[in-house]
Amino acid sequence: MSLQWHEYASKDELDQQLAEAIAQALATAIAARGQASAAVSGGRTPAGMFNALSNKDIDWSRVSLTLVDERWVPVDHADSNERTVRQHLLVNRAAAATFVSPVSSAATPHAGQAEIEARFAALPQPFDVLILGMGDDGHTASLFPDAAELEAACASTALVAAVTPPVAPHPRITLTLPTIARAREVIVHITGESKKALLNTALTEDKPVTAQYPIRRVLDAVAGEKHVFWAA
Ligand SMILES: O=C(O)[C@H](O)[C@@H](O)[C@H](O)[C@H](O)COP(=O)(O)O
Repeated sequence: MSLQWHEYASKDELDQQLAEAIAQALATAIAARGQASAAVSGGRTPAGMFNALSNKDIDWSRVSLTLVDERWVPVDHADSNERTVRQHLLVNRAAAATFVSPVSSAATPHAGQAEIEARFAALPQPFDVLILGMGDDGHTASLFPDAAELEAACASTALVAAVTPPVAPHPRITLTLPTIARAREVIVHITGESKKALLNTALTEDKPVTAQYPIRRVLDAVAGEKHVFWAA
């Protein structure tokens, strides 16, 4: 399927419209299969959208949520993506959803990978909707360029992989590229002119796969619906 772009005049309108699109995808899944699963992005971009999504009137008791990636830090750490989800999404109506944490008490994500894999294996798969951010280096989830584990995480048959970003802080756990690509609907949520320009560059570059930005490798592998939701 081709990539569908949705552009908005403001971040607030983007947050409202993306929250509505996600709520509709979850409601459609519940109507079709009696349950829904979503994996949401970390980072700073999604907080406003999470707030809007948390108030959507769907049957959250039938929704399983998790993160596409996580920094391997305590869930009360300022850099924890789970902390952001618990503060902004698992509130209001969405408090009734089931959240599956992508971290454990293991010392490293490499040591914790098997436990997280087992947790995620119990989630309804494929994800009905999956939200991706993108970094200024073209990473998405925690599929970082030049990470030692990148190629393994792009080819793995496992659901999750441990990744040590070369520059970004904290070791990470991330959904593998094939797991992301299997989602029924993948939505890239980005803001700002520089990320729009980078994404366009990534999508038009003519390079060998292993030299491409991870966001391009992921989007090329997505078999289902794929969207970009953007505002300046
Ligand atoms: O844990 C993370 O950092 C994210 O999952 C990562 O992939 C994020 O989506 C991008 O780095 C964009 O982050 P911002 O939204 O903060 O720009």
